[in-house]
Amino acid sequence: MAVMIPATSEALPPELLNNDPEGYAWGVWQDRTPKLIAQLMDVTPWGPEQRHALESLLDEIASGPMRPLGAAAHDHDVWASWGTGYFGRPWSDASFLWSESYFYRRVLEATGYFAPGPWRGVDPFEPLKSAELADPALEADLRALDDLEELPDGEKGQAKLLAALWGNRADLGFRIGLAPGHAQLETEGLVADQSDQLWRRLGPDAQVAVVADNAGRELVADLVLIDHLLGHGLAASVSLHLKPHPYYVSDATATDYVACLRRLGQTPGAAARISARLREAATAGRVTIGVHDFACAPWSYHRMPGDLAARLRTATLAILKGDLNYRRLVGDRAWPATTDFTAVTAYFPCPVAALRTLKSDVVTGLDAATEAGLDAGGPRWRTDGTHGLISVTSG
Ligand SMILES: O=P(O)(O)OC[C@H]1O[C@](O)(CO)[C@@H](O)[C@@H]1O
Repeated sequence: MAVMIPATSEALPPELLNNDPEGYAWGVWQDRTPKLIAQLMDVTPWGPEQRHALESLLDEIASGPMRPLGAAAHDHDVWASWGTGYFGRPWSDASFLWSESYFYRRVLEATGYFAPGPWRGVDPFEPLKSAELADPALEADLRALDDLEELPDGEKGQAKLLAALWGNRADLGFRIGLAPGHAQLETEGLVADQSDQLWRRLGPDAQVAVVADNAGRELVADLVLIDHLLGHGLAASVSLHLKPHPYYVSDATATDYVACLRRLGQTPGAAARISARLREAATAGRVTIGVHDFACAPWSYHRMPGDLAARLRTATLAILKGDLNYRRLVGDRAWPATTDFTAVTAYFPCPVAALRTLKSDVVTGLDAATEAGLDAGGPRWRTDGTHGLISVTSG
């Protein structure tokens, strides 16, 4: 049974659409999407068929009506029903949340990810993800984990939590190496910080769900945090929710999880020990990974299917990583920034903690003075990745 959008939905603020030249979505389609397609064509030697399909997708977004998936697609019928009301109309008329998900499904159609043939199962984003794991700067960050071991437990946990948060900032690496006493520096740029409530919800019996976002540096930082929770009496078990297939460029799949564990294991010292402990925890069933098709669906979590809701209901706390998970959690709507976070996420099957770098228009849970202070510097704080938040269900 699906968790439906509340009956009061007509009272909700409007959904964010693509067609507002002042809105963030506009720039994503005008600027970022063509650059991403160019990058994808650059990093993999696709044949003429795949290149043509990628170029046609760009043309369709710019000027054509949105077309459904080809009839042979395994999920054609699912998308045909999800796309009722969208197909046949311009991309610019669609909701931002819906159309971005569909865009990533269409990229996989263009490159033949699900189709019989040589490109089946080839992740078009893999070269971008691997480059991040091979970045020499990551080696320095991983070696700095040794220094982190010197911190008192509380400070160490906070530093790892902030590293997992800032790991979501795509353009700047996460800063996991902090000298003793400097963990607080990383709170600069936080528009809301309820990390004390997050720690209060954890303990030796806690069943924690981590709903992952990006692979690479972000997932490495998430794994470091998961190891900390398991090793410091803050969680009995952790279920890590990953994407079933490539999505939103760098979203983490099970393949990426394995690559991140391997990368951690390649740096001697604390990083390699973390990798070994996580492998043991996986063997013992204390770390489990899960994928659900809904993780790549074009909807907010209000439409979460019953089996996923049942799985999350057993969690003491779900830690939702990143901007897209945040949009799906609160709903991609023009919420007043002072909207109460606990109220707006009350429908979720378990208490939640959102760890997110701000990269799109939507935000909730701010106090009026914070919002006014941020707005005084212009609107870019919402989207330029310089700010972050840790918002937690109160109570
Ligand atoms: O990786 P994250 O934090 O989910 O961010 C993805 C964000 O990037 C965009 O795809 C484009 O900026 C946003 O629409 C989206 O919310």
